[in-house]
Amino acid sequence: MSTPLSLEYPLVLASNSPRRKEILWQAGFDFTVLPADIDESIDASWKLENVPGILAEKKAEVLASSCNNQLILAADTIVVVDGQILNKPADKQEAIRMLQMLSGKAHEVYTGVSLVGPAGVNTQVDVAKVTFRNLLDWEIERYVKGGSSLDKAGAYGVQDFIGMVGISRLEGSFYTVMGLPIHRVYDMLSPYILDGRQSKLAF
Ligand SMILES: Cc1cn([C@H]2C[C@H](O)[C@@H](COP(=O)(O)OP(=O)(O)OP(=O)(O)O)O2)c(=O)[nH]c1=O
Repeated sequence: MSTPLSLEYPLVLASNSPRRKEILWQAGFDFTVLPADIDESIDASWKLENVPGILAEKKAEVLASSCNNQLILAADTIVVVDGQILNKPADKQEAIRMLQMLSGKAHEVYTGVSLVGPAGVNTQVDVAKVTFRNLLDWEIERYVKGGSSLDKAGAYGVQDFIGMVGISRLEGSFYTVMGLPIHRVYDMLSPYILDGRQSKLAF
């Protein structure tokens, strides 16, 4: 990566997810990682599309109390099929069941992002619609056997084998599905970006 973007305050990514780290880094941000462990249980009164925003904000707030004058960024992803939330599978059997549910139809992926900084709290949710073609049993088994479905909402990674060969249509941002809607994150961070404030387009 070339020189990272300059920010007015240090940026902290409140996440355990290697994918979120990779996306934020590739977009040009320099940051430290400080995972926030919160109770991720969902209250039945919450509207489904609000869930990832509420959880992302909880993750950011939990760190913000001990990080003054810093920018705390957190995210949360849910997969929704036929009105039902699919979280991370508990084991390989559940991963197979989830992929069978997703096979041959469309579902939504909602990723919430929350930024807590000196200017206040900004929380947004981005949605993408993903369509899987009919997945063959051996393809599902091969993918799940490999082990990379277990730490992912809905038991798949858009960036993995099953996403690469099985997704026939994607409406929305690839990065929203992967766990961080970077176009939204960039927009949320832009008031704090120092680069370009005196832009002269001099090359
Ligand atoms: C649908 C999908 C999810 N995922 C991942 C993104 C998230 O890491 C994970 C959803 O779980 P989350 O609870 O959103 O995140 P996390 O527990 O992994 O990390 P943290 O809370 O510390 O930020 O699934 C993919 O990598 N690719 C995909 O296509």
